[in-house]
This record gives sequence, C-alpha cells and structure tokens, in this order.
Amino acid sequence: MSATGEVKALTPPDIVSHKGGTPLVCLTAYTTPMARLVDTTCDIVLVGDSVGMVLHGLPSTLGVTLDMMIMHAQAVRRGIERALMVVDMPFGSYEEGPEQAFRNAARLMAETGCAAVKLEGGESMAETIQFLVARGIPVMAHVGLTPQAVNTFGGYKVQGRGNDAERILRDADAVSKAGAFAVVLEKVPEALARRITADIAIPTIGIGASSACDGQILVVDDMLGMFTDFRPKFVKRYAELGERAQAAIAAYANEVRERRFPGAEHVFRDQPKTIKGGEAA
Ligand SMILES: Nc1nc(=O)c2c([nH]1)NC[C@@H]1CN(c3ccc(C(=O)N[C@@H](CCC(=O)O)C(=O)O)cc3)CN21
Ligand SMILES: CC(C)C(=O)C(=O)O
Ligand SMILES: [Mg+2]
Repeated sequence: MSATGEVKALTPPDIVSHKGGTPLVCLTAYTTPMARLVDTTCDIVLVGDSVGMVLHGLPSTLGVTLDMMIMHAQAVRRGIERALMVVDMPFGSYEEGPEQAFRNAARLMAETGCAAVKLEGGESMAETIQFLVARGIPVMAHVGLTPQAVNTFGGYKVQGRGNDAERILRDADAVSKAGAFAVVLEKVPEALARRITADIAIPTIGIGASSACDGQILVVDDMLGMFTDFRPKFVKRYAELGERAQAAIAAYANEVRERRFPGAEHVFRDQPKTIKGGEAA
C-alpha cells in the first residue's frame, strides 16, 4: 500500500525478478468479479483467448476476435489492483508482421489499460517480439503447444518429445533473447521444461509442463470445475463449482414447481411495513 492507500501494481521487471525464486502464481480471468477474486492472490492475471471456448462456446480459439478480447479485458481491468494484467493477442491479429502486431497490441493497451500482451510462437515470432518491446509493449511469449496452431499440430498434443525437444528449446531461447519478460510453456515433457527453465534468462510459466517451471498457469474455470467440456491431464480441480451450481439450479426448479419459492420473506405486500429509519420493506 502507498500513502494514498493504493496497492502497488506488479510490473514486468517484478515478474522477471522471480526467476529461480518463489514460483509465480497465474490464472486467467474474463470478467470483473473473477478478476477481483484472482487479483488478491495471483501475480499475473491473463485475459486468455480461451475465453472463446470457455464463455462463448466456440470449438477452438481461432474464432476469437480483437473486439472480444478488448471487451473482456476492459471488464477484467476494473477488477484488478495488484496483479500484472496480460491480454492474449487473438489468432490473426499479429502474424502478418511486426507492424500489424504493434497496431493491434497498441489498441489492446490503449483501450483496456493492460500492462502487457501475450502472443503464441517461438523463433518465427522473435522479430515481432523485439519490435513490440523496443516500442514500449511488454510481451509474454507462449511456446510448446500453441493452441492457435491446433490445425497444424492435428490436435492438442504434447510438444517437444524426443528429437522435437531441440525445436522447443530454440523457440524458448529465441523469445527470451528477443526481449519477452516471461514465456508460457504448454504441454511439454518435464525434462524439457527443466532444461529450458535452467537455460533461459526469463521466467517459464508452465501449463502441463511440470513443477520445474518458474511459475504455473491454469484456466480458472478449469481449476474451479466450472468448465467441463474437456479435462486435460494437466488440470487439477480445486473445486467442483459446476456441480454445486447444477445442484442449486435443480433446488430452485423444484421449489418453483412446488410453489415453495418465493416464500413469505421474498414477497411484497399492499401495505409496506415501516421500519426504523423510514425505509420501506
Ligand atoms: N478451458 C480451457 N482450458 C485450457 O487449458 C485451454 C482452453 N480452454 N482453450 C485454449 C487452450 C486449449 N488448450 C487445450 C485444449 C485441450 C487439451 C486436451 O484436450 N488435451 C487432452 C488430449 C488431447 C489430444 O491429445 O489431442 C489431454 O488429455 O490432455 C489440452 C489443452 C489449453 N487451453
Ligand atoms: C491457458 C493460457 C496460457 C492461455 O493462453 C489462455 O487461457 O488462452
Ligand atoms: Mg491463449
């Protein structure tokens, strides 16, 4: 807290300082209320393009637009005080080249107040990352399983097994040298995650990449048991909010059908009772 009572927000250099130290705690959020819950305990809040699958029912992240990301990021911004807020650049908004990436990343920052952007890709995106960082846009990279390339991979498969490990290592090294302040490592074998984490200068944030990483990230709806369309091996359910919600909805339906809801305490009468202070019930 500062003298004005404001909480100091974490910055990309604060995140880098965790390299090799206390693991970074990261979760997604797409709405103001969830951002408030996550902000109190997490270092990084990611407005992920997973929002398309989790909240909009899309079959992949490929249909997510920049306007969708801006709207969710604006909502999340209102719920954040302390955590570093990062927004995913959606498919098609950065791959053409550094200029396109800068134009759209600048829009994300200007219109949402986010502190950084995330984009998928390794060696092939190094030039773009360098271009953004040199112009004041902090970048989080994302290598290994990059979901926007699901059609190229032929599914959400483990990346970097066997001889393929060198490719992921080169990708992680390239984004680190290009100036990214952190890199998400998704669905890679533990030994490779350990090697990359030891080799590169920036924190590795794992999702399905073992505890060898410098931090962890999950989709918050997955770990709360609110998104049940698929359940990758790397997700641990810390709650079953989906089941709890289903049970509450069923209880409401029963009470409505049996005329037990609304009850006397939920009903307005013709003559309001005057309560002390003059407020009518
Ligand atoms: N809710 C949610 N959670 C995520 O982690 C997530 C998204 N959405 N959307 C964007 C990407 C997609 N990701 C995914 C999606 C599916 C699997 C998955 O089903 N994996 C299966 C095996 C699939 C295969 O081998 O083809 C698994 O059991 O891990 C993994 C990561 C990670 N991201
Ligand atoms: C799972 C994280 C890393 C992500 O990219 C997303 O939520 O879109
Ligand atoms: Mg994403």
